[in-house]
Amino acid sequence: MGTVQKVEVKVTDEEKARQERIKARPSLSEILNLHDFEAIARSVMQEKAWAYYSSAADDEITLRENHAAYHRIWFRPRILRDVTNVDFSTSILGHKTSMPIYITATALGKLGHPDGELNLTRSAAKHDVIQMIPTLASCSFDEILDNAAPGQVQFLQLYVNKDRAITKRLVEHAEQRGIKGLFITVDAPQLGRREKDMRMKFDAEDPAEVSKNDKQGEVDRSQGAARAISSFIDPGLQWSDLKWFKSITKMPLILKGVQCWEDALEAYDHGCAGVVLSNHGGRQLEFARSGIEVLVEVVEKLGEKRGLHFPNEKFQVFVDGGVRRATDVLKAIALGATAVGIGRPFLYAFSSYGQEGVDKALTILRDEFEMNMRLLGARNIKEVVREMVDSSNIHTHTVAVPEDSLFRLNYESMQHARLKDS
Ligand SMILES: Cc1cc2c(cc1C)[n+](S(=O)(=O)[O-])c1c(=O)[nH]c(=O)nc-1n2C[C@H](O)[C@H](O)[C@H](O)COP(=O)(O)O
Repeated sequence: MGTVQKVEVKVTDEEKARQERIKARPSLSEILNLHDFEAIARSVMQEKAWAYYSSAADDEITLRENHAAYHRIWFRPRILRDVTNVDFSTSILGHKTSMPIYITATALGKLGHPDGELNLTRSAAKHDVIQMIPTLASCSFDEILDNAAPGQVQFLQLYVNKDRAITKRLVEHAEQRGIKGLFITVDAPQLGRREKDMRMKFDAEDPAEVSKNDKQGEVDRSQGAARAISSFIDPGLQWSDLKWFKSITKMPLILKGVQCWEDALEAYDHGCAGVVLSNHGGRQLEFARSGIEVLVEVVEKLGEKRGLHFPNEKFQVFVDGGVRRATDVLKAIALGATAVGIGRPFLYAFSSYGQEGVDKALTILRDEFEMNMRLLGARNIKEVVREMVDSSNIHTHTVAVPEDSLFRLNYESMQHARLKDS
């Protein structure tokens, strides 16, 4: 039976040092937004864990553009609509969720906290949001499922293995265990060059333990975690493989990492249940556009070419990347997304405060949704519509906007090569 690759990350002495630093963190009541978690995580996390989570490809331009793109979209709020009660619950692939977000797949949860992805599983159940389980989880697939609440909705993110028999076993096992959606990652035929990560030597016990069944072959630990765990990914994946996927599973297929309207149209024509417009959090192709910018063109072009209206039940469009506020999510919803994936903020939340941190992050988002829906003049998600945003600037990548200091303060600028003893 295939399993999600389990990466044993040994609990090192550094972990004890981390516990020491954690004692100095502020109480959760002082954490007001998702940026705060990033600031605390940066000071308490082990260096290589921080490097892995925070890093992105090449000069990290796309990483920063993901967030900056939301600053080119402005609201057109409506007034006098009796917003005493607002309801921001919705559904994703037919499954109820308390907010139009999901916890997206991010690998190696145990780099940040000994309980790894279980922090996300438990908090997702408590707050009624959906968790997307990564192929490269530190916790094993069954351990994550065994810790889920009865009836908890979870998706699986899949890196397709060169050895299709391994992928088949994993997909069939996931379906048997009740996974409700298969998100096939299509933007990573090879993992990007994340130089902050590459500067670290990835010394997890044995990344070849990434899966009990997978033969990893040579594991190159000299270039950080990403290189060490990704040699199994098949760069040969192509559109014709979707037919094979449909022959081995009934789960809805969603392509994660679509970056232009042409491929979204292909995905629709190939009978996918949806796409995630994403550049992998800036960790893959540098200068790929943000998911939110691609969303604008996908909605326009699929409307033109196939008469589709968004949000669309039959072909759901998601975005992720750079989302740090409920207002970012509401902009995506107004522009036609069904929901938004959030990655790093939840990693930083549990790396700093364990599950309680994730609980707090979801509570902050819930409070932000409640306030911003009122101020927008929307009583429910259906009323968050296209006319409520001005995205006319989305494709102009050089606009002066008030500085986003919290994000900038958290951002750790790149270091280039240095002389040995300097
Ligand atoms: C931050 C992060 C993201 C990863 C991620 C690991 C980390 C630490 N990993 S990675 O090791 O291969 O790059 C995955 C992964 O396993 N599979 C995947 O589909 N996306 C992966 N992503 C991308 C993720 O699913 C979202 O696209 C991205 O995190 C969204 O951006 P924000 O972090 O800004 O929310």
